[in-house]
Amino acid sequence: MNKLLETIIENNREWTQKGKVATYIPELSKANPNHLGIAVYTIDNEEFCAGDCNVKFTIQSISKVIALMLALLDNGKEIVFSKVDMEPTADTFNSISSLETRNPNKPLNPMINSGAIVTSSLINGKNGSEVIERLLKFTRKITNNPDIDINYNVYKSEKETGHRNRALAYYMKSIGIIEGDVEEVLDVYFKQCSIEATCKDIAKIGAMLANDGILPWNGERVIPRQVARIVKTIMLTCGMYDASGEFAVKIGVPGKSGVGGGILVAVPSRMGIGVFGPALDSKGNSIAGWKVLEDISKELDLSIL
Ligand SMILES: NC(=O)CC[C@H](N)C(=O)O
Repeated sequence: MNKLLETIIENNREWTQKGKVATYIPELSKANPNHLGIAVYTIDNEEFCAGDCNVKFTIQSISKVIALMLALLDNGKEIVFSKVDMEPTADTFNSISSLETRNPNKPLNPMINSGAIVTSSLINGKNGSEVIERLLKFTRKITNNPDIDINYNVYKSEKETGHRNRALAYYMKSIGIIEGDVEEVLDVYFKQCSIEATCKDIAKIGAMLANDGILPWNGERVIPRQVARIVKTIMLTCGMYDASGEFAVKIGVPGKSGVGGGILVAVPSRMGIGVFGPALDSKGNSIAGWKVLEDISKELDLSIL
């Protein structure tokens, strides 16, 4: 398997030249666009990797999966989906437009910025620091990595320039979707996006989801099967923003991308995959990471559809 992964990485390296690293969060523009890595973690506890699989990156929107799990655990699905819908979108990940015009008047899904700010606001904790501590603790558990932490330079950069996210959050406060202190909710959101991880960490999160909520390395159940099922379904239909349909056709598994260049994949009953390549396509998905996933999906017949 390592050999296969190495071949796939080498075959797709040229794609890194065709994308651009995110610059709208200034700190992300420092990423090396040539990086490309993959890690696979099977539900039988085997780990494989190739390329730049030990390079840390900020998980960005991949954190939306983690926030959704905690929001569901803390509130149940009725409350969560009363505040954020479960429908795919053809708009960009940070779109404002449908928030006001759509009926029902709530974000389309938890995988775009507006929806994720809502799920972050639903995580229990007496203040923002307690919420982010819970998010970090949970992330360390599902990656089996006690060193997972926030990249504070990226966090500061996001906080200073996150005007669009601020606009989304204040609008949602005005219509009663967000309760509590908006700045505190945003602070949690900026921090969760700035959590750093490697492909290997991401692959383990995928493996836990692939394994219906049980950590493959110690048999511990961290989320109920039903929560894992909801999260994978939302990833499949909404995880790549306005490219989710194409991802389902070409790769055919639940996935979630982030503008840091990571993509988290859960192949039900088989494996988790983490890929990383910070050069992005026009929709904010890792351009070479996507190609790597297309190849591995074909090679290992991963599509669930
Ligand atoms: N697509 C993403 O990864 C977006 C996350 C990023 N922190 C933002 O809010 O814009």
